[in-house]
This record gives sequence, C-alpha cells and structure tokens, in this order.
Amino acid sequence: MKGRVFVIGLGLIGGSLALSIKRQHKDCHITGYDINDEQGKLAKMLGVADDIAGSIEEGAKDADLILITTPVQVTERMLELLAELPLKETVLISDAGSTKAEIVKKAQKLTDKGIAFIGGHPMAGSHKSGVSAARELLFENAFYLLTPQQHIEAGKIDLLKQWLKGTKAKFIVISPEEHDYLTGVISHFPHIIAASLVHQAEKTSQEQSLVTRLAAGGFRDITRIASSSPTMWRDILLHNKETLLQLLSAWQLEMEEVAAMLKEQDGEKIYQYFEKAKTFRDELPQKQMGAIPAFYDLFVDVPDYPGVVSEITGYLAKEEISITNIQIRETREDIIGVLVISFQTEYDRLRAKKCIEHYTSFETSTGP
Ligand SMILES: NC(=O)C1=CN([C@@H]2O[C@H](COP(=O)(O)OP(=O)(O)OC[C@H]3O[C@@H](n4cnc5c(N)ncnc54)[C@H](O)[C@@H]3O)[C@@H](O)[C@H]2O)C=CC1
Ligand SMILES: O=C(O)C(=O)Cc1ccc(O)cc1
Repeated sequence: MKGRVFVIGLGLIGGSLALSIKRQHKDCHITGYDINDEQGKLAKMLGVADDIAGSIEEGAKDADLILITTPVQVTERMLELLAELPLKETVLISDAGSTKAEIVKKAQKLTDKGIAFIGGHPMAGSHKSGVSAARELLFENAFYLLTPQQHIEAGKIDLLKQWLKGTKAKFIVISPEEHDYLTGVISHFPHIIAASLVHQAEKTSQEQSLVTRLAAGGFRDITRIASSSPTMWRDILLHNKETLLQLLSAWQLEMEEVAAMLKEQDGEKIYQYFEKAKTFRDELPQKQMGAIPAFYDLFVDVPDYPGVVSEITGYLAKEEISITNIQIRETREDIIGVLVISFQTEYDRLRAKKCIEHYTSFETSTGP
C-alpha cells in the first residue's frame, strides 16, 4: 500500500508499529513525531521513521493513516487536538492505548466531523520503553483488539487491518467496555499486584538486607511487570478506575477468605484454594500470546567458569538469535549454575535450544 502514515509517540509501541508497517508496505512514507526530541532523532537514525515532523499539525495534514501511540491520557489530548486541525477527509485514525472506553468517547469529536477513528490495542509489549526497544515483529501472533464504533463502515476496519498486516497479529473486534473489563482482569490488575509485592519486599529490605539477594530468582520473575513505565501505568489506572476499584474490592474479599482459612488452620480449604488455581492455570493455552507476554525462558545448566556467559551469547549471536534478557541464578563454586535466557518468541527459544545443544554439551530445558 502507498500513502502517508503519521505516528505520534515514537516509543516501544509506535516504533514497533512503524517498523511492521514499513516491512509490509515498502512504498509508504512514515512521518513520526515525539515530544522528546531525542526519541525522534533516534527513530530517524534507526530507520523507524522516514522523517520527523516539527509539529502535530505538520505531520497530520497530509496523512492517510494517523496512529497515536502515546500514554493514554496524552492520547485523549491528541484526539482533541486532531479534531481541531485540517486533515484529509479520508484519513483513518487509530491508537494503541491499553484502555479504550475513555479514548473512544474522546474520539466522538472526530466522528462528528466525519473522520474515521478505530480504537486499537496490540496486546503484546514489554516492560521496556522507548524507540530503541522497538521490534518489527513485536506483535507477531499476538491479539490485536479493535474497538470500532457501530457506525464505522466495514471497509474502514479492513483498511486498518491492511495497514497493520505486517504486525502478523490476530485481530479481534470487541466493545470498548468489554475491552476495559477484560484487560483490567488479565493485565491492569496484575500490574497493581506486582507493584504491591515489590513494595512489600522493599519495606522488608529496610529491616533485612538479605531479602534483596533472596528475591533475585522467582520473585524477580513474577514481578517483572513492575519494571514497566510508571507514566504509562498511572494513565492506565486513571482511565480504568471503575473496573480496577471493583477488582480491588473482590480481591480484598478473597484475601480475607484466605486469612480466615489460615486462622482456622483449615488445611483442606487451603489445599482446595491452590488446587483450583493450579487446575485453571494449567489449562490456559500455552503456545498463544496473551495480554501479558509469556516468558520464553530457556534454562541452561552451565559449569561455573569465567567466560561461560559470553561463550553462549556468542553462539546465539552467530546464529542471529536475539535475546531479551539474561540472568545467572546464583552459583556456588562447587556446583553447576543456571543461566536463564529470555526470548521474545517461542520460535527464538527453540532455535536457541538447538543452537546451544549443537555447540555445547550443556543441558537445556524450557522449564516446568
Ligand atoms: N508497553 C507496552 O507493553 C504496551 C503499551 N501499550 C500502549 O501503547 C502506548 C505507548 O506505550 P509505549 O510505547 O510502551 O510507551 P513509550 O514510553 O515507549 O512511548 C511513548 C512515547 O510517547 C511520547 N510522548 C509522550 N507525550 C507525548 C506528546 N505530548 N506528544 C508526542 N509524543 C509524546 C514519549 O516521549 C514516548 O516516546 C500507551 O498508550 C500504552 O498504554 C499497548 C500495548 C503494550
Ligand atoms: O510485558 C509486559 O510487561 C506487559 O504487560 C506488556 C503489555 C503492557 C500493556 C499492554 O496494554 C499490553 C501488554
């Protein structure tokens, strides 16, 4: 497809969308804009955008597709601004915000002017921010939720999917309210819990310094999402306030039930609590990406000798397998240590497993 794309907010998501659009539509022209000049410069340098606009007005006026990929409260302001600007009559506007109801409401002003807006949410990402973390295939196989209003012609939805084809995501159309409730349950609320677990550990660490060392493994894994952008998550919480308050009340009640089981030392109930959670969790699809990306971790048993980490990363680099994280689980001199290497996709993890097994005799596993 030819045409001009304007991306407002050249961070992880804006950058990744721009890369995937360019990959699919080589002849399109991508203009970017970011309030942070450094992100703009970096986006141009990394080939994420063909050029950088000096203002929203300049980038928007000739655009065929405008993607707003800023934190959701900024997105609201952008929609208000765009509604005041001269735009092409046929322009299609979408966003990538993690919340939808407030945004779709705000887009009404554009709709009133006959401009098509379709809310969007690619449900993959990372706790990393900024354009340098952008990846062309970040959304491969991920769900991409679209929340068009009823009056939107099907042709416009198809056009947006065409533009976004290079994401290789799976599109699902859903209402903004349903979207906010579901993402509240599986993404927004877990972020609050992750942050609260970290706060609890931090308070303990003031008395007991050992806690930070002990938290290095499993605790760090289950609280990974607490390292996400505070700006982004502040905005998400403020947008999805009602759902989150409802979920917080339900959670508090549930914690009271857990406290009661404990006080009564009701072993059977405690067992049932864990057993029911295990059954539901074990039945969740494993090979599919959900709202919070899976950890594609590979565990490598390595002997503890200097240079072993660079040896392994060297083999991976040789086969051009990108890693997203690497961690050494504490080792003692006399035992074998475990290297935990994280990948963006299951495909990369399997390639890495084969690669390490080919070049070394180290044991690898994909975990429980
Ligand atoms: N990080 C993730 O994993 C996911 C994030 N999202 C949503 O995507 C959106 C963007 O998130 P990220 O790319 O992760 O954040 P990011 O922090 O990497 O990028 C946001 C960019 O917006 C820019 N920005 C902020 N205010 C601006 C303004 N007034 N004008 C122009 N640019 C402005 C920032 O400078 C930054 O470069 C958010 O709405 C978020 O809810 C959706 C799916 C996943
Ligand atoms: O990897 C993480 O930390 C995420 O939770 C990614 C993410 C963040 C926000 C979204 O709206 C969707 C996915």
